[in-house]
Amino acid sequence: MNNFLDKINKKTLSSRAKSILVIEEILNGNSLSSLLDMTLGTINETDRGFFHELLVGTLRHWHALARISESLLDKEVSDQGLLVAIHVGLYQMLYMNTPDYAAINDTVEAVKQLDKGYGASLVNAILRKVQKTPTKFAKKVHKNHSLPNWLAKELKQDWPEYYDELGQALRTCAAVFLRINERQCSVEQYSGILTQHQTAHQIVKLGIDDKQTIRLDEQIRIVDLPHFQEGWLMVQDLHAQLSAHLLEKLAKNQLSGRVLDLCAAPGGKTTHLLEKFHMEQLLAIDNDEKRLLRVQENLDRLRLNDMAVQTLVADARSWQADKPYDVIVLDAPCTATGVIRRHPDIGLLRTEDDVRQTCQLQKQILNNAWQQLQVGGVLLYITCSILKVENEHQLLDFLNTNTDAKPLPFTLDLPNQIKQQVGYQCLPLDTQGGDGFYYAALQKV
Ligand SMILES: C[S@@+](CC[C@H](N)C(=O)[O-])C[C@H]1O[C@@H](n2cnc3c(N)ncnc32)[C@H](O)[C@@H]1O
Repeated sequence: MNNFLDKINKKTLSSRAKSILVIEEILNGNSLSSLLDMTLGTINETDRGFFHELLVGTLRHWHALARISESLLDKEVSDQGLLVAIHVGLYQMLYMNTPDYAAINDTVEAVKQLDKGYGASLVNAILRKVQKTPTKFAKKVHKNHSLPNWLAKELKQDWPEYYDELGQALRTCAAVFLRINERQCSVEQYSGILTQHQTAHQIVKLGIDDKQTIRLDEQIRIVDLPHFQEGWLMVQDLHAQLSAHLLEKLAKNQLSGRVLDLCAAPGGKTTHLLEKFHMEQLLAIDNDEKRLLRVQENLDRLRLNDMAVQTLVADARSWQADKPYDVIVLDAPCTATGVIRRHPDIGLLRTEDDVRQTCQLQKQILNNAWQQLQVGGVLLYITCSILKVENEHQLLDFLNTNTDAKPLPFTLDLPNQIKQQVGYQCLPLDTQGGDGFYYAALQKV
């Protein structure tokens, strides 16, 4: 990482060269969000828009671009940076309408800036092949999905009727939703304030009863939104906002008691619970100390720190409560395949092996969480995955081996909220709609 920091801070590097560096680092296993934090400040304000689109777009269409580069290369490219440069060049030519001379010459120049001059002629040759018949290649990249093969296979198996739609939807960007802090104002009131500020937005349905949220219809810095610093709102996906509303329906009587929020960081669901309910105690656990600090930051900004809330660094696979809890929210670690639109690096980072390991981790956490639940208590299981092994299959398996668990039925009613044998799967099909999430509620009998 030190090496990356030295390079990214070089003033002489163009934004194309920096995009290449960042994607190389993602291929080495680092996340886009942490790399963006380190990189954006090193780029001129005037170039930031271009840099961001080039970077995120290349990631979003990575696998479609890879199919083109594979068909044009005589042999595998051993230098990862050169392959990334080819994809960055192709993205400009096939998606960004950058004039070919700029896309080709400036990408080749970026390769030289990165001390990879030995690969400049290869990058140049591949990009020039595409320049000869651009329409043919543009058609090719747009036609198919841009998913890794293992994920395409899983989705075809799990969602045959939605497979094509999912393939297209997962390469678009997702809308931004605001959860309004009910302790400060209502959705309607905040919508009125946004209208006064001439910020384009819509009030949209959450799919549960008459609950609503706000979707922003223009790009705006979140910190510039009215009353952001005073904690009137939080950015949270439409489907992520379902958790507290579901609990209100399914565990109304238990919510005044002791509530455990497992895998809580950065606190999106913790803070929503605190905004809505007066609980005897809320304990938010996560095993990542740094991420848990963000829970504290959110509690502070949303003015929720005076409530009966505690945070704890602990491993949810083995942590034991002194006394059982009345409600448990388990937002399990998952492959995050439901949020690829927001985190396109997931398509490059995840492997088939990760799915197996994640399922195992979820199983261990769910089994241990169940031991901490009071008889009569309710556990809400959540993931932001769209793979059935982490969701419906995981729950069916749990119900088979735990006869004291009873699924609690509920209804969600948006078209992309799909009833399962246990719980609901929300699919990220609608460009104006929420991400991929799974919800299931169990009661201990
Ligand atoms: C989906 S995120 C949680 C999002 C959070 N609930 C929210 O709404 O903002 C999953 C979390 O699980 C945590 N995690 C992963 N393995 C864990 C474990 N063994 N014990 C506790 N937390 C774990 C991760 O650090 C991560 O913060």
